[in-house]
This record gives sequence, C-alpha cells and structure tokens, in this order.
Amino acid sequence: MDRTANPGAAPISLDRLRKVYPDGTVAVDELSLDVEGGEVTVLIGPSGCGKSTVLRMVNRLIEPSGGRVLVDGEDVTEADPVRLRRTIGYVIQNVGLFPHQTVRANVGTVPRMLGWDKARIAARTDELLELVGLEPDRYAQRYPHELSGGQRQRVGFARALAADPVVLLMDEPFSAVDPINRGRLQDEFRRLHQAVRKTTILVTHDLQEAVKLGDRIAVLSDHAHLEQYATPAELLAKPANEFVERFVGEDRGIMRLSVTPIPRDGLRPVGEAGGADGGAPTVPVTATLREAFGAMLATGHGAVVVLDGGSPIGALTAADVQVALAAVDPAA
Ligand SMILES: Nc1ncnc2c1ncn2[C@@H]1O[C@H](COP(=O)(O)OP(=O)(O)OP(=O)(O)O)[C@@H](O)[C@H]1O
Repeated sequence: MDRTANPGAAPISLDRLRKVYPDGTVAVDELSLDVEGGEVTVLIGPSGCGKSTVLRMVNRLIEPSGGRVLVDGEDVTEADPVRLRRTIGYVIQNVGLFPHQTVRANVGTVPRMLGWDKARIAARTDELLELVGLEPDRYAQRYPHELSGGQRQRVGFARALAADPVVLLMDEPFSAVDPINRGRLQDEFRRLHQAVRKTTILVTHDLQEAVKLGDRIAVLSDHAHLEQYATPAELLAKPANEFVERFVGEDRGIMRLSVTPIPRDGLRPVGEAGGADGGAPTVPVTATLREAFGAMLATGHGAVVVLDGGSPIGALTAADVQVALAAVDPAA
C-alpha cells in the first residue's frame, strides 16, 4: 500500500504457530510468517483455511496449541491476555459496537479500562472521530443504530485505535458493507493507515481488497499452509505455484495494471501522442498503468501524455502499456 515501513512500529513474528481444536481439527499447522513493522500484511485464502484462527491467536482470543507469536520481540503467549488485548486493536465484520452506548462511549472503551481521566478520554475520542471522518459534534452522542453500516465501521476503527495500540488486527472489516461504500472505506483505511502506520494484519477473501490494501500478501491453503508471501505486484506477476495461480485467477492481468507504475524511462516523445493540446488525456508520472489505460479508454484516445510536476515528459500508447507489463519483473 505504502511501501515505506515505519521503523518505529512493532514487527510481528509467527513462529511455527499451530492450532488443533478440541475436536481434533488441525486449523493451523505450523505457520511461520514475519510481518514488517508499520506494514499491512493481508492473510488471504479459501474459506476455512484458518485465517481467522491465525489472527485470533495473535491477541489470544484463541490459545495456540504450539509455536509462538512475537510482537516486537515479546512472546504474547507469556503476556497477560487482558493486558495484551488492550495493546492490540481488533476490528471485525459488523464491528461489534455496544448497542446501548453512544459513539463516544464506544470509542472510549479501552481508555476507560486503562483508567484515563475524563478530559483525556474526551479529547482522544474527538481526535479519533475527526480522523475517521465523523464530526464529533454531529456523531459523538448518537447510538450505533443511528448510523449507517459504513459509519459504524468507522467508529469500529476509531475504537480500535483509541488507546494507541501497538498492532491492529482486522478480520474481514469491510465485508458487511455494500460495494460502493466498501471502496470508499478501503480508501479511507489507506489514508488512515498512512497517518498512523500501525503494523496491521488484515484477513480477507477478496483478492482485489488484498491487492489494494496490502503491502504484502500471504496466500494460505488448508491448515494455514503458506503458499506464497509476496508484494501484490510480485504475487500477480509471479504466482509461486499452481495453487496461487488458480487462486489469483484470470483477473490477475488486469489487476497487475493497478500495481505497475508508469515506466518513466520507456516513454515516447510527446508528439507521438498528438500532444496534450491535440486532445490526448494527461496523467501524472506517479500514476499506475491502470490509470493511464483507464484514461485512454475513457477518452477513446490511443495514448496519454505523461506529466511530471505539470509539464509533459513523454507519451504512452496502449501498446506501450502491454510492453511495460511484460517487462516488469517485480522480484528483480
Ligand atoms: N471452535 C472450533 N472447533 C473446531 N473447529 C473449528 C473451530 N473454529 C474453527 N474451526 C475449523 O478450523 C478451520 C479454520 O477456521 P477459520 O475460521 O480459522 O477459517 P477461515 O479461513 O477464517 O474461514 P472463513 O474465510 O470462512 O472465515 C475450519 O475448518 C473450521 O471449521
């Protein structure tokens, strides 16, 4: 998502993590995975492959049967689970807000448990509601049933961030929201994450969401077996095996457009696009191939003029987009 990690943020290490449920179901069979501090790591895989079980072992809503989880080098299996959960923000589908408490009271839940004084809780609540785009004057006194699904989800984020947690865990946080609001909430989450840079593990089974939000994606198969752990660009360009290839499916070519930057060094002279004043659409050099191609489709023009700081630096045709995709080796 944002490729610069936050060096101050806590890394998470899963070390041969294992969960066998009492009925003998092996949900997670020795998963090892390193999550960089400040990044968003997505766990994705088919239904029942163990994603939620992995996530809940990080905050010990589920006790591991074996292995370790290290948060910033400390083994969480040795921490007091109640204290641990106060330092780990947790956002789930349908949010789980307390229905008989106002938005303000919901957001202040963990700070209250931590014994913050009232003024500090109020200031923090206002700050967070602003951050998630809900004006405190308008929303703080409402009850959850007086909000839309998307607004409830935002309150859920605010609550998860309230006591400045070390880590954020998110389990299908957007799946209960309709597709249009989902896109908007995902955009807001990106903005929010850039502001707070918390180490985040996000569970989803939506590949598009994984590609949009993840700095890294872990593709899991049954028993949380790790099939590939890579950046979105790498995953889409080079699926590690047949399982991943099938999982990312036929859309991967299209999706790669959205994770591949415009090739600054592979541009044609501006004149070859007919020039910006010849009606060619323009895109900034920081855009992706998807945005460039989208501009071509939207205008019916076969090329775009690429701008750097507002000045044209070259042109890109539809054929160039194809060449650029073929040339990219994200693993290089
Ligand atoms: N309490 C439980 N007792 C026994 N088996 C369980 C329990 N909870 C989950 N399981 C099983 O463990 C496996 C992993 O479940 P988990 O919920 O972690 O998967 P998931 O990948 O998050 O699935 P989904 O995408 O459908 O939410 C599944 O086979 C599930 O049936």
